[in-house]
Formats: sequence, C-alpha cells, structure tokens
Amino acid sequence: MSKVMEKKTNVRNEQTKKPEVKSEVKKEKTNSIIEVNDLNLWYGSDQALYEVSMDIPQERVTAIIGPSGCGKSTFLKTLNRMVEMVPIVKTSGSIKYREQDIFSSKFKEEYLRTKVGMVFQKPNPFPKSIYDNVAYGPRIHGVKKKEILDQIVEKSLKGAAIWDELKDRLHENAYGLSGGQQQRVCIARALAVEPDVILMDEPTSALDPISTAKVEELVQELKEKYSIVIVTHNMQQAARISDKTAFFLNGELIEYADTDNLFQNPQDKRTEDYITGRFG
Ligand SMILES: Nc1ncnc2c1ncn2[C@@H]1O[C@H](COP(=O)(O)OP(=O)(O)OP(=O)(O)O)[C@@H](O)[C@H]1O
Repeated sequence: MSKVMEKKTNVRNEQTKKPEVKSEVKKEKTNSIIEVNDLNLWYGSDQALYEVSMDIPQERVTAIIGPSGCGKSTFLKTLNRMVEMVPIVKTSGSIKYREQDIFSSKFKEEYLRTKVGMVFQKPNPFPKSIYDNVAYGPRIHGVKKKEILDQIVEKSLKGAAIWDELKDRLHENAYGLSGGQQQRVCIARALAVEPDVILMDEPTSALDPISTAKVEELVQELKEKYSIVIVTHNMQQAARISDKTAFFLNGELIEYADTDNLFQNPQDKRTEDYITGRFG
C-alpha cells in the first residue's frame, strides 16, 4: 500500500475549495484522540474529500452523517488507512493519532489497525467458532497460552455485552448466530486487540430493530473506555447515541458540533436542509 503525499500548496490551490467551517471544527483541541487537518483524498482523478479538518474527542461517540456518496465511509476508512487498500487512492493533509502522524514512515500501519479498530456494515465473522473469532487477533499478535486467550475471549465478549448469551456456545460456528449476535461478536473481535478507537461503518443498517437497539446500547457502554466514530444514514440514531455530529456533503465537512446543537440549531443552511429532510 502506498501513501502519496502531494505538495499541499499546489494541490490545494488547484483542486480544492476551502470549507466554511474551519474555525468551528478547530474549537475542541483538548482531549482529542485523533486530529485531522486539511485532509484531501482522491480516487484516481476524482476527489472524494476536500480539506477536512476535525478533531475526534476521546471517550465520546462521534457520528458522521450526510447523503449517500458524500464521503462518510471514505473518511472513516482514512482514519485507520484502510482506504489505501484501493490502489488508486491518494491523500494529502495530516492525521494524528495521539499526536503521532499516522502517515509517517515511522508509524506502523499494523499498530494503527490494532489501536483504531473497525466494525463493518454487514457482520463479517470468520467461518470459525465464536471463540476462534475473538481469539483471532490476539493469536496473530503472538498470544498462545490458553488461559490468557480464555481471559481475553471472556473479557471481550463481556465488553460487547454478549458473554451471558454465548458463554455456553463458545465452540459453535459464529455463522449459526443471528445477525445482531454476529455483529456483537465482531465488536468483541475488535475489542480483543485492545483498541482505543472503534470505527463503525453503519453497524446497524443490516440489523432488525431489537438488534439495533442492543448495538446502540452497547455503543453507549463502550464510550466509557473507547472513542467511537460511527457512520450512520439514520439521523435519529445519530441524535440518540452521539455526543458530536459531523455533517458531510460532497466530500466537504459542512458542520461539526455537539449533537444537540447541530440538530437543534444548525449553523449552515445545508445542514438545516439535510436534517429537516429537504434532500438526501
Ligand atoms: N473504491 C472506490 N473507487 C473509486 N471511487 C470510490 C471508491 N469508493 C468510493 N468512491 C467514491 O467516493 C465518493 C464517496 O464515497 P463514500 O462511499 O465514501 O460515500 P458515503 O457517504 O459513505 O456513501 P454511502 O452512504 O452511500 O455509503 C463517491 O463519489 C464514490 O463513488
């Protein structure tokens, strides 16, 4: 995977527009776990993100909302550099995780993916037992002792609020679980390598309302220990579970504010139009 850093001055002048909310998004400097500055991203010659700057607060839930194709998933996948699996991707700008530049050659991508875990839209357990799914990451990192793996599996499933449901079924295939249970096992799998940040890309869009409610409740519990960034199409969900909300449109960050403020008192007409259902 290659990271192509463009000369920022040229690139920005030629191809990008400045967002109107830069000062707004810079307010919350303290207690940020990730700081994004002037991020641009291209798929080949098509630009998907424009000068995005925002800080992700620690131990809070940050929601990313916006209409289809506005760059929500692209932005999320940039935070752990997963987006660079698409070979034509180029980026400019900076992202710092705990004040370290994630694009620096000194910063190991493997470490980043451990610390910044990801949960996807469709539950994607491996075709293995529940136990082996959760133990997968720790084993890759060299944990071999059964007692230690047992502890990690229990702790992670407890962290994902699914231990009581599954403790007697650990050696059953994860494919036999319901979609909602699979998603919580995937969250446990992410927790097993001890991340700080969990990126969630529409984690409930494939789930029924009861499973969705359980995952939303879990997100609330997880923010005691983890920083969560969640992409959602569902504005009610963003309003219910997030502390901060970022509204994206056409690859730009239009507005980023405390969730209550953004929904009750949007500062930008485009945010207001979106949240009142005028488009999207
Ligand atoms: N692998 C890719 N190759 C080329 N272009 C891509 C790729 N992935 C996304 N894009 C483009 O980047 C832009 C942003 O897409 P992205 O999936 O990030 O938006 P989104 O807001 O998450 O959309 P949705 O809500 O529909 O999932 C779109 O124009 C999309 O076509």
